[in-house]
Amino acid sequence: MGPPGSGKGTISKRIAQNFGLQYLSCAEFLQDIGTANETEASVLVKSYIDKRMLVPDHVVTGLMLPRLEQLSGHSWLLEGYPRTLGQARALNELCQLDMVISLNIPYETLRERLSDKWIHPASGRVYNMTFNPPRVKGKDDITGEALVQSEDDKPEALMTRLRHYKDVAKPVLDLYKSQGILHAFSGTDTDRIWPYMNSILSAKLPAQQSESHLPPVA
Ligand SMILES: Nc1nc2c(ncn2[C@H]2C[C@H](O)[C@@H](COP(=O)(O)OP(=O)(O)OP(=O)(O)O)O2)c(=O)[nH]1
Ligand SMILES: Nc1ncnc2c1ncn2[C@@H]1O[C@H](COP(=O)(O)OP(=O)(O)O)[C@@H](O)[C@H]1O
Repeated sequence: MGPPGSGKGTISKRIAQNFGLQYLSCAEFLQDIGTANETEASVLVKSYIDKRMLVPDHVVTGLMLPRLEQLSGHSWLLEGYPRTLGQARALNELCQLDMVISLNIPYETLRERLSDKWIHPASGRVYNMTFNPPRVKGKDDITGEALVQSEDDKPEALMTRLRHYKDVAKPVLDLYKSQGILHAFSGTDTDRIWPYMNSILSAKLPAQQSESHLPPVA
C-alpha cells in the first residue's frame, strides 16, 4: 500500500523477482479486463478507470478473488489490492495475509517524482526521467512511440489523490495494524528503502526463495 507515486509498482516488482512470488497488480489486471473483448464486466471496469474512480468493491473483489484462487499453491504479492476496507474484509474471508507493506513517502518527494513521470499510454510502461529514464528521450523503449505526462500527476490533481488515498487507506491500515501484520517503510528513495525491506522479507520468506524459477501462472 502507498500513495500515488510512492513506488509500489517499482518495489513490488523487485520483491516478486527476488523472492519468487507471483505478482499481481490490481490496476494492471483491471486495465487488461477493461481493454479485453467487450463484456458487461469489461465495460463497467473501463468506465470507472476512464473516470479515474475506484471500481466498486463488489466488482473488483468478484474479479480479483477468483484470480487469486488460481494462484493457490503459489506465494503471491498483491499490489493495489485491497484499497478499501470492504476489499480488505473480502480478502480476509479468502485467506490470512502474512504481511502488508505500506510506503510512507513525503509529499514533496511524490510531487517531484510525479512531475518527472512519463508513461507509454498503450502499454502503461512508466518511466522517470531521473530514476529510470527511457533509452531515447521521450520515446518508449519497446515500441519507440511517444511518451506522455498524465494530467493526474500535476500538483493540484496529486493533492486531491493524496487526500483521497489517506481517507480510504486509513481504516485498511488500522485493520492490518490490529492484526500485527503491517510493516511501514519511510523514506525518499526506493533504493534506500529496499535493503530494510529485503532483510525483513528475507527473515519472513526464506522458503519462497527456492520458488524463484517457477513459470508465471497464466
Ligand atoms: N526519483 C525517484 N523516482 C522513483 C523512485 N522510486 C520510484 N520512482 C519513480 C518511478 C515512477 O516514475 C514514479 C512512481 O513509481 P511507481 O509507478 O512505482 O509508483 P506507484 O506504483 O506507487 O504509483 P501509482 O500509484 O501507479 O501512481 O516514481 C525513487 O526512489 N526515486
Ligand atoms: N483496488 C482497487 N479497487 C478499485 N479500483 C481500482 C483498484 N486498483 C486499481 N483500480 C482502478 O484502476 C485505476 C488505476 O489504478 P492506479 O494505477 O493505482 O492509479 P490511481 O493512483 O489513479 O488509483 C484506478 O483509477 C481505479 O479505477
